[in-house]
Amino acid sequence: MSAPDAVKIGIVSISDRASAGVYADQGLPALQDWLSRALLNPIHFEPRLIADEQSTISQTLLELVDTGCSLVLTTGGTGPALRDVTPEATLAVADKEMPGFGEQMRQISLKFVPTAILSRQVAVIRGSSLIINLPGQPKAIAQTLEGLKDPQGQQLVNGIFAAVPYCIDLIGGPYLETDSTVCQAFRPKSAIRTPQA
Ligand SMILES: Nc1ncnc2c1ncn2[C@@H]1O[C@H](COP(=O)(O)OP(=O)(O)OP(=O)(O)O)[C@@H](O)[C@H]1O
Ligand SMILES: Nc1nc2c(c(=O)[nH]1)N[C@H]1C(S)=C(S)[C@@H](COP(=O)(O)O)O[C@H]1N2
Repeated sequence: MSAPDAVKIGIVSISDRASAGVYADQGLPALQDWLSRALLNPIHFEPRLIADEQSTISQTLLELVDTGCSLVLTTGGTGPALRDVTPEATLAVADKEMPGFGEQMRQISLKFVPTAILSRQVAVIRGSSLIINLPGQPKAIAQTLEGLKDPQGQQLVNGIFAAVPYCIDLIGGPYLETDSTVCQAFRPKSAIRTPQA
């Protein structure tokens, strides 16, 4: 079997208070922990902790795309508060919008909290990078990426990450492989790479 492709992933925590040191940031550790458990590929993380400033967020996303991140996950700043501008900053750097990710995240999150409808999270493609907004609550990161399982581990609602590897195939990125006990990635049969001797 050939070794899995290496992948560069940008992780961006967007929080006025965590970036100012008012509380310890839990967004970057939660993103890094979940991705390290879910992916079999060697990952190079590009972490950023920034305030809720639209221009800073857009600039950070552009820098991460330019540096070769195939995937960029943000957390925070998706709600209705005046300072919440992550979706606007993300749409400002988009080549294409991918509405299915936001729709599915709100569906998943509604199984956990009724206020899920307050999250305006979006996902976009820029060049060969997929950028996805996640809500700011640290526990929402695993919930939206992984979905909801019953106590036996049976998937009740698909998390959004199941669709991420194939999306990255389609934009010319590395072939992502997942640990199916954390996240069962879905690809059409014709897109599944046959193991090489
Ligand atoms: N990066 C983070 N690290 C730890 N906890 C966070 C983080 N971001 C959000 N939270 C927690 O989730 C709650 C809701 O997140 P939200 O993004 O709405 O924060 P906020 O009120 O906009 O403030 P801030 O931008 O200063 O984090 C916060 O009150 C906080 O308890
Ligand atoms: N899975 C999940 N989604 C969630 C939440 C949560 O606790 N868990 N919080 C909601 C709330 S209260 C808000 S205001 C919005 C936006 O949060 P953000 O501004 O931190 O991104 O996400 C929503 N989505």
